[in-house]
Amino acid sequence: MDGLDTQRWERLLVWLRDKHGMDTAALRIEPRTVPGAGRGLFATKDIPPSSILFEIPSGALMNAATVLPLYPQIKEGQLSGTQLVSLHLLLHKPPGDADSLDPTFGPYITTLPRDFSSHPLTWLVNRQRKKEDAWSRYLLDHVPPSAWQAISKLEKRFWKDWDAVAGFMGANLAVLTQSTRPELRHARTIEREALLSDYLTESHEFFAVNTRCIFYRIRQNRSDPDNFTLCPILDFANHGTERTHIFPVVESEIWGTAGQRAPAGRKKAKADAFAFYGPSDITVSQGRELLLKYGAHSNRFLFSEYGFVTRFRPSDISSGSFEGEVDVQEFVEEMIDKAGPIKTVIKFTLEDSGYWGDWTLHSAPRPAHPSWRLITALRLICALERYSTPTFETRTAINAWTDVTNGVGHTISSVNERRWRQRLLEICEAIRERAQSSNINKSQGGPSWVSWMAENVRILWREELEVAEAVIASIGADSAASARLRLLPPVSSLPLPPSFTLATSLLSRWDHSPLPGRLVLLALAPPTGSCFPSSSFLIRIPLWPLPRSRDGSTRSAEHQGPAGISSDRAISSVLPHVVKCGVVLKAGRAAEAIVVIVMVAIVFGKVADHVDLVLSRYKTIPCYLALFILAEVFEVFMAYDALRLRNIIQLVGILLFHSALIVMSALQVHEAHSAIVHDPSANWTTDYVNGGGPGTLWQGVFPFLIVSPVIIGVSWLVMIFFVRQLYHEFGWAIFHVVGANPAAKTMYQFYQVMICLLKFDFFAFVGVTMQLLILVLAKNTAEFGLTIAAIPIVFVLLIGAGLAVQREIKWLMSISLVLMLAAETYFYKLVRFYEPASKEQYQTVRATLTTFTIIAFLLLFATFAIGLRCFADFDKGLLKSKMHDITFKRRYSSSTHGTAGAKKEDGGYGSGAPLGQRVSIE
Ligand SMILES: C[S@@+](CC[C@H](N)C(=O)[O-])C[C@H]1O[C@@H](n2cnc3c(N)ncnc32)[C@H](O)[C@@H]1O
Repeated sequence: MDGLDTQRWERLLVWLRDKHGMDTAALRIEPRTVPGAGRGLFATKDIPPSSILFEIPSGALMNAATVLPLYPQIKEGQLSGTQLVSLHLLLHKPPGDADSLDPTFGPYITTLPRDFSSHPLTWLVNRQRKKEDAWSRYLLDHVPPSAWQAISKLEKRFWKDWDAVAGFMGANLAVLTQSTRPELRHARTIEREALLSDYLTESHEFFAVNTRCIFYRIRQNRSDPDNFTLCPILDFANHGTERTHIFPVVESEIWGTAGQRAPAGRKKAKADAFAFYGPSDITVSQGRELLLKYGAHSNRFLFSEYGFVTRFRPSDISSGSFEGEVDVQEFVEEMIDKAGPIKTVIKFTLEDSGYWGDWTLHSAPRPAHPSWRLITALRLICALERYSTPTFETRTAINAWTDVTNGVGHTISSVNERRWRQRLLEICEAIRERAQSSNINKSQGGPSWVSWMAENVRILWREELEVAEAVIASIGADSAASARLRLLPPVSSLPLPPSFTLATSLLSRWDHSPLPGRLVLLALAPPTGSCFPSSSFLIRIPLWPLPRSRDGSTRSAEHQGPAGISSDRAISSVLPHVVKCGVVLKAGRAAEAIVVIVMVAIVFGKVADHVDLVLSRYKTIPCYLALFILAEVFEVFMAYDALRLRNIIQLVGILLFHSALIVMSALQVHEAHSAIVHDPSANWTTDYVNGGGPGTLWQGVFPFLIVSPVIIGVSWLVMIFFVRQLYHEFGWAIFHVVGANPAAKTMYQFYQVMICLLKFDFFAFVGVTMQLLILVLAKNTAEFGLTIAAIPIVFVLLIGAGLAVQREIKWLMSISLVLMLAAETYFYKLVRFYEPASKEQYQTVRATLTTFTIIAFLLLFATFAIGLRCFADFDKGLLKSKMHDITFKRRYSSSTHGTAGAKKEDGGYGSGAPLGQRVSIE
């Protein structure tokens, strides 16, 4: 039994029974040797569900509460719980393989393991003492740096406790008289190094405490570090990843394991005993090991704290059944170091906000993802690294970052989002490369634990490799793509004329952009010195999804752990779909617009070739062209805008608008027919221009006229599908802005409807005006000039209404509402379409113009009505939420313009503002 024979186990039971009154007769467990894990607890008989496993009387527990009374000279708080228990173990350590003579805990101390030389902490401590052996040197030199860091942290704790214990003993030699070890009891002085070697090599007090203690509430404050105990019998239980067989009752909590109430009808024998029950759902069959899940710990943690790792198969990573984790602290710190003088600001900001350290990658829950803390740190680094000194701009960048960490915003900018993903990819690739080149040799000779430990170290490396690969895969960029990316020259290095500083600044952002974007840019970029077409800057095909998630706002430091993970997971699992929908919607919308405009232009061209379009009967054709160009461009803008704002109401508005387009384009077939065909029976030989028969102009344009409603109709169905996909996700944008209050949500939705209607009003107004200009107004009249001038005026008025409703400016809102009502009278013009005096003028366009005018009238009226409702909602607490994007835009507008220069890193802030409803999805 590895240092524990049957007699010692029996003596432990006798001690528990006779000295502490424990009922040991009913015990159905015993310790047995487990290859590679020392001893473990096993069932000696079948244990039915919900059985009491054992109850350890509180006097038999070894903790600050039971040890302190043994040392009257130690004042409460003078030594920590770990130090007290370590001191006691040191004073009563059994010599060699003998039993401990401690009258209080002797039989228990005797059962503790004696050899901790396989523990990684021993290797490091011995290295410090210049006493390491070849095997531990080899192993220590081969552990992954992240594990090394974890061991170093533990080492600091070790030295701190050791210094306290040794210091106390040196200053209170009288305490030695309490020792059951003759060499200590009679010592007149203590020789620190000898004591240390004793402390380390034989009984490892610190290790015994560290690897065997469990959470046990002895202090008022739950997080008091003294809330732990050593617990006989329980401490034979090994760690199990899958399930726990041992449950403490709730009043005595245990770290990382779910406590439970005593099963019904079962009472603890002693009120103050630390009781443990078996599982409630299964019988633990005889001979089976009872495992205890120490906590949801990473292998790195298990390795550094307990000296073992959980083994796994590669398929466990891909299936998500193994929760691989990699700490990337050193990579992130290296990045910060490379950031130059601004690194101090980055470090301070992260520390100050509680986001320093604990940056990890996770393979589960799937898909593999970075931790929220890591994303947060990378966002800040990417936002600041281009600045050389702290300036106003760095302050605004930090504010934007803080907004994201506080959940006010989702992202800093789309540029920043791409960048941190790129950085993440670089980190993952570096981890992969490093893990691939690790070469730990399994057979080192030496004691039996060496090859077992070498295998543990190898598993740590494999975990790094596979988690990094899983994250690379979930980022969606395979190694080949990123390798190609690196082969491309940095865009900012392209030869550009010096005068193009702004262009250079814009281009420099592409250095971090994904491959397709850079390829597009490179393809568009002329080799030397000439000007870029400005449109080339607008073409972006992002590869990586932007962060959008229904709980992506779970963002503060204290939300790490399970909540943080689920948040991260949501980011990586929900986003790609949303982004795909957004990209397809935008791309599809743009493609449809191009096709429809081309169709209409063909009709226009064909008709214009044969008739004089100035004639009023043909004016429907230029009207049709102008209207559809306007409508398509407007709708594309609205679609991009809705996706950027994550405004589902605007998307639904677009669907309605699109259905109106179907009607308009269908009406156009009829209107074009009445404009062109005057002799339906004539064919091309008799009347090519006015005929309706075979070969005529009408037959030539008819297919093109038909294509438009068909394409618009089909694209409408496709849009409905994608808008539905986005509906649920975008609902969360409102949630992020106004919170969970349903009343606030309704008010905010009315506000969104209002803003959306104002945009449609503008289109309707321009549409009607344009048709009137083409149809009836002579260019040289004053009315023509006034009608044109009305367009910017109405634009300003509508913006004024938007500002009024957003900023809750009452006087402006009142004026806007009055003007809206007054503007309704403008639609008296409808009468003119039908008046005998003027109806001739409108004949060929009457149907579309009437439809258009009525819709515009209704839209404006709806805007007025919703405006009243929004007005009623003023001063009800929504202002802050509505103002988010305004404040943000204002805050960042300075970085979108102004002097060119690479320092304006996130000049894209303006276009991808991070706040709830202002996030780009491109
Ligand atoms: C609380 S003790 C468990 C009993 C211990 N095995 C013994 O022999 O006394 C914790 C220690 O057991 C070992 N251990 C626990 N679970 C293990 C596992 N799943 N694989 C390998 N070793 C394990 C580690 O050495 C750890 O530090």
